[in-house]
Amino acid sequence: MKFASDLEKKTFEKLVEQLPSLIEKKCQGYDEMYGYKLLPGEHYDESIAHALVYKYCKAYKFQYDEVASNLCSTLNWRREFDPLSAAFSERHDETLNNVGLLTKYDDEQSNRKVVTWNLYGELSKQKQVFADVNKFLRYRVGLMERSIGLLDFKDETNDYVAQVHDYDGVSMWRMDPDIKKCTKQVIAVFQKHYPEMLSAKFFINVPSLLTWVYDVVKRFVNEETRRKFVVLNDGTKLGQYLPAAPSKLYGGNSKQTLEEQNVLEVKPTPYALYLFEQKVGADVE
Ligand code: HEM
Repeated sequence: MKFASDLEKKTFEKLVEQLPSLIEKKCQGYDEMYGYKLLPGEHYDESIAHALVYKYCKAYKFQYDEVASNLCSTLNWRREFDPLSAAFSERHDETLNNVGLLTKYDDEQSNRKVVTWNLYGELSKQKQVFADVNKFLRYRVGLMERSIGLLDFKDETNDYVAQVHDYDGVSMWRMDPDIKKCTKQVIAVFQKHYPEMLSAKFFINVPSLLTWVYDVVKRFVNEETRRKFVVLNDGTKLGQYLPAAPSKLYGGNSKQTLEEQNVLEVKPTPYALYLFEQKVGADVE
């Protein structure tokens, strides 16, 4: 954990100290973030809890009130939305499951080891999956949570995810209203509840004719996130940024296809499993 000033360190320490009372008073005692426990007790790992609090401090520039209110807002959102259920319990539309892949490249450069692949180009003829915003959001959040499950918050070279949007096959003359709604919603949730989680985002196979879409969508995105975007018309250039990617289609060094690289199983953390058991117990009673 690096602090640029004493003030930053003080904000962080104050937050750690105030966390139990903040969580009790403002979050109905809900202390789970990305499957980890933020307050001491069973399943608590101090270095992970501190790394997560630090991410919030960094995202909100170490302004105590901002950090505290946004952290509580995320915990309340998690208590209600239940992203762990979206990741590990719920079944999503097969069409969506087929276009969301996860890869883990242990030897890749820092913070590009875990990559989420969104093959959205394949969905341009399957627009029905965007009709229900909530369903789409639960699928996309589930994929995000599983990608976070492959990170290691004790390792500064693997505590951010990279994301790829493959738009191969996309053609459109105007923004479909359902796609626009889903896109806006996902962007808003990611910006608010997953700060300091993205290292880079690659938009590949974007036809030159569609750069206007980029201009439309980027308006929903904050400056900080926008700086992480790389747009590539030619998908095979991705290998220059992500050498461990498949050589076929993406220009990387691997002989495996993306489907072969796909990580099929991500394990929930012990605390997530404990919370599931509690919920099942409560449902049975
Ligand atoms: C069928 C066409 C398209 C679909 C279904 C689609 C879908 C989406 C979705 C669901 C998101 C939310 C973020 C996420 O899931 O990670 C998103 C974000 C975005 N899309 Fe697209 N998109 C399409 C076309 C395009 C095109 C042609 C561009 C041009 C480069 C583009 C640029 C972006 C940008 C800049 C974001 C913001 C990313 C972020 O904040 O993480 N999209 N898109």
